[in-house]
Amino acid sequence: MDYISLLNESQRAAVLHTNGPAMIIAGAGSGKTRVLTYRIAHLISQGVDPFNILALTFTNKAAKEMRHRIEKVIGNEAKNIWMGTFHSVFSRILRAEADKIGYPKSFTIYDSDDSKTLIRNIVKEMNLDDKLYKPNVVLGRISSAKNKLISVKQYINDPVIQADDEAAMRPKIGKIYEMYQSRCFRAGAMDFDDLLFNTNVLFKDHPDALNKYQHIFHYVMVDEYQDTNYSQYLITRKLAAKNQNIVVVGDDAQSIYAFRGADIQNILNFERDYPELQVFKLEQNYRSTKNIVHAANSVIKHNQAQLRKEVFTDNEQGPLIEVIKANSDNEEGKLVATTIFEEKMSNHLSYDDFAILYRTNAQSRAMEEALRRMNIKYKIIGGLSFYQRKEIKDLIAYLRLTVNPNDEQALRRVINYPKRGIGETTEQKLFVTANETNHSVWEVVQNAGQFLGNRVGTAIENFSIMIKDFARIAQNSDAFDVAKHIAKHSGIVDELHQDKTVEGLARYENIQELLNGIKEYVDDPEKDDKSLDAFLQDIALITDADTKADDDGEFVTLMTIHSAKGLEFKNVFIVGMEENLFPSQMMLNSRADLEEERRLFYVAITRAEKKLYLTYATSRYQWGNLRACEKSRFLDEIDPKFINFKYGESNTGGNVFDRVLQRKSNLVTPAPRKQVASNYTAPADFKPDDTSTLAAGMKVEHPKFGFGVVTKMDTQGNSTKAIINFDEVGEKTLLLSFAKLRIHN
Ligand SMILES: Nc1ncnc2c1ncn2[C@@H]1O[C@H](COP(=O)(O)OP(=O)(O)OP(=O)(O)O)[C@@H](O)[C@H]1O
Ligand SMILES: [Mg+2]
Repeated sequence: MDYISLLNESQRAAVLHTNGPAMIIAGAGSGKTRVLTYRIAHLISQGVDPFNILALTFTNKAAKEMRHRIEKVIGNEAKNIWMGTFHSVFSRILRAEADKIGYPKSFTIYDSDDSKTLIRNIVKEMNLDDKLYKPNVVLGRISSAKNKLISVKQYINDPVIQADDEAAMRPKIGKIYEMYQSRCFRAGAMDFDDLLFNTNVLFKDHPDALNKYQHIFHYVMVDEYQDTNYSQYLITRKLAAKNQNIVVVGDDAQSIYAFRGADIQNILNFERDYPELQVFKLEQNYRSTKNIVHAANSVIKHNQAQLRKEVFTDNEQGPLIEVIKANSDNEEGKLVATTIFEEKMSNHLSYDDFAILYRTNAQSRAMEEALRRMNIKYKIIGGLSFYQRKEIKDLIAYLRLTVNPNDEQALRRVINYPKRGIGETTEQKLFVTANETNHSVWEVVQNAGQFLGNRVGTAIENFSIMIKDFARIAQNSDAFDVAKHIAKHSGIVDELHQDKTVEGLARYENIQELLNGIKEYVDDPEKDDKSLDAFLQDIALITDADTKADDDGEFVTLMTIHSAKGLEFKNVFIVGMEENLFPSQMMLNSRADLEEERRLFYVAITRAEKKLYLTYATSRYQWGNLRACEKSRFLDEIDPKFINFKYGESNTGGNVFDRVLQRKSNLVTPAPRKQVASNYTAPADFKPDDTSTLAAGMKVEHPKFGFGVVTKMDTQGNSTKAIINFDEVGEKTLLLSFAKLRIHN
């Protein structure tokens, strides 16, 4: 394969530069990753042994893709390149050298759950307040110290760090850090940050090891260099110190990980570290249409802090950027799903050609539900599907238990979450006792004092009283009111609210988003039954629907903008273009933060090859209150000549959504459910009767559906449903505790 002909002049110069340090700082889509890829292929075709090449990427996916491309040029030898993320490559090296730093070769890698459990135990042993010393918060502090290569000793002796911790009322973090490290060490385990930290330790304390790898890696390359942290910077600097054959590529306008310790300063350091440095500039974008490239340029211009560079493209003008306004987040979801469907059908595209990008994970809910309802397969990259997320499963388990206290899976999940001192052994005992005494677990739980003795028995009984209380409320409230009550009184909201880390906040937002979804369900005039029971059945159906993408089938990609870095898609939707959402409310306090947020928007725009859609909703629920949303300032920052405004549903009457649904029903599957309207208007003095004596055959009047006859009564547990055949709207199933009915017998 003649890869040289696949490069423009500047790209070629960068590929052919094989010796000495080089830096390629260039705009999005200008072929930085392509240059790295072909540069590796070129080195190998010039006789460099692939074992002597180290290439570091930001994600495993990126490494896989790069290897695959190189394989196309040079064949199987590509397998021998040292290529991967910093974490994967250096864990491999640490395994080989483990004994030098006192670790077993088969050391365990702790994931963040393992780390948090360990921290929780340490906090407990130290008798510290676990509300203050939240595992996430403590781990966040330790992690950021490690990424700056601050050891336990330095941490404890640094007056600034100590003052910070004192001010945050957490003076013992240094001590926890110390215990955490010694426990990990004793257990032969490293967490993610240790993989980089210990690599630095290895290279610092064992010059022979450093020397060995300096000899192995004749060539070092780093993609997405703008997002490396200090620890990563130092590792690459040490490795390249001997040969000085290091090439880094990046784009300062795409630096979006400052909150994880990435330091844009590394680019400036690089210039200082290598006076011989060759700098290559790539200015031509090959990815996107003119409209997209120019729109992206017009946005990033608003940032003060950036190396000036103008990106151009010879690609076609392309369609204008579509801005779509919706009335609510659910409508936004529907509009996105239907637009994808319509585009796919009319332009013979594949679902693989579409990506939906959002600022926060919680936004995936509305998108996922809309896609599921239209049977469009999708995959979430770098995260779980909304209903698979831990905190959502936790709250749903409470809701399920409220509706059905015999639900053992739900019971197991939440009996001790949030923590109420019911250990695993006790939990086990509950199940054994139930088996032995031939009772249901729920019966044992309600009488735990009698079965299990005092202290823990009381804790369990209190839990059962709480669930019964929830069930009582569920009898007389709609799904939203009871779910909100449960979120609060189960302790989940408090538990998550105290956790101020990025992950903690995401979890809190997810809970809020679940409640928003329930509120929308309750407010939906099409839903007759507003009970918690009905809501749970409704979501069980959507979450069951098999819209998970098969490995080979086509699918729409959903992800946060952060995980979209480096990727490209024909059609991109950036959703939730609203103030306080994007830019995020938390990024409005300083120019630096706002500029990082704007770089994030720049990354998002530049993922699109052909067509870009920006969508926003004019209202969203927040804790059950409908809140008006203002469209994002970022929309106004795009030069309007690249934009076409389009409006969603109700503003215009005949709208995209209806049109598309119409098309869809012509093309495939059954038409969407028709809403049969009733002409009936309830009299002003409508007053519901007591329905406790309602029976099949009775004639009734409903304030919305008008007159009808009860065809069947259905009682299950505490809930009674009436199936009524209405004269005008046909058969409806109503939950008696909510239905307002007048009896005409
Ligand atoms: N000279 C070229 N001729 C044709 N296509 C090219 C050329 N250079 C790059 N491309 C294509 O342009 C697209 C963008 O390239 P690439 O992903 O390497 O850009 P990048 O600078 O790494 O972008 P990002 O900043 O988003 O990571 C890819 O599809 C790539 O194959
Ligand atoms: Mg790239």
